[in-house]
Amino acid sequence: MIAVRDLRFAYGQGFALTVPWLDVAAGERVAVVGPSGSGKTTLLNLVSGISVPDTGMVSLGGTEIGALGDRDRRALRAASVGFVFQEFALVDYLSAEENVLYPYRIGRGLRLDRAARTRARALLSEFGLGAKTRRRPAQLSQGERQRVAIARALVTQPKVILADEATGNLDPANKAAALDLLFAQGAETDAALLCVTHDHELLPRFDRVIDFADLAGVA
Ligand SMILES: Nc1ncnc2c1ncn2[C@@H]1O[C@H](COP(=O)(O)OP(=O)(O)OP(=O)(O)O)[C@@H](O)[C@H]1O
Repeated sequence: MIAVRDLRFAYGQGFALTVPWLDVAAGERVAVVGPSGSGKTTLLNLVSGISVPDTGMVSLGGTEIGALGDRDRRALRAASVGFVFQEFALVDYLSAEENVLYPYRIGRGLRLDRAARTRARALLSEFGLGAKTRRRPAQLSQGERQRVAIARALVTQPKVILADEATGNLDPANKAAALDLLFAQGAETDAALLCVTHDHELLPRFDRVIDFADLAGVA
């Protein structure tokens, strides 16, 4: 589902990431670990098409995202990728439910229909937020905001789920529960799951662990 080949990406004259090879199959659950600043978030941005490689290739389901124009890349991302951002990136003035449905506001080709609304509410309920769907992010705890961000990444039933420290702000029970939900939703849609984490106790639950120190090099 995810294929990366001979990727190189640099922030101007600054940090440069190289990834010779990375594959994540449909249904596979892969953890990414590595030191702070080693480029894990940069990799997720490249896999999602938020950034485009300087050289090399990233493809999702056989579509090379670097070959697409901005509009098509955004459309592919909206349709195929669920992204749990490290800082959540929730919209302050929208309720929890409206935040979960946000991909439908911006995703060309995604239809905000009754099924999507039902899915959003079901996800929030499963996350223990059924009574807080109308609250704004500022009226939620850090852990609750994180669960809204996870629900938003899952609502479109994406084929690729990228999570940047999705369990970072949760207590141990909620960490396990959040991962259960990510895994359950991923299994339902046979999604490829790439999860950056510093929670080493969660690693045995993944099919595979990529240590960023082995995967990438600083050019
Ligand atoms: N927009 C940017 N412009 C310039 N440099 C950047 C930018 N974003 C990140 N960097 C640099 O790129 C490097 C990799 O950052 P990245 O966020 O990918 O690391 P990370 O492994 O995800 O770190 P952490 O575990 O702390 O989240 C860092 O040295 C960072 O300072």
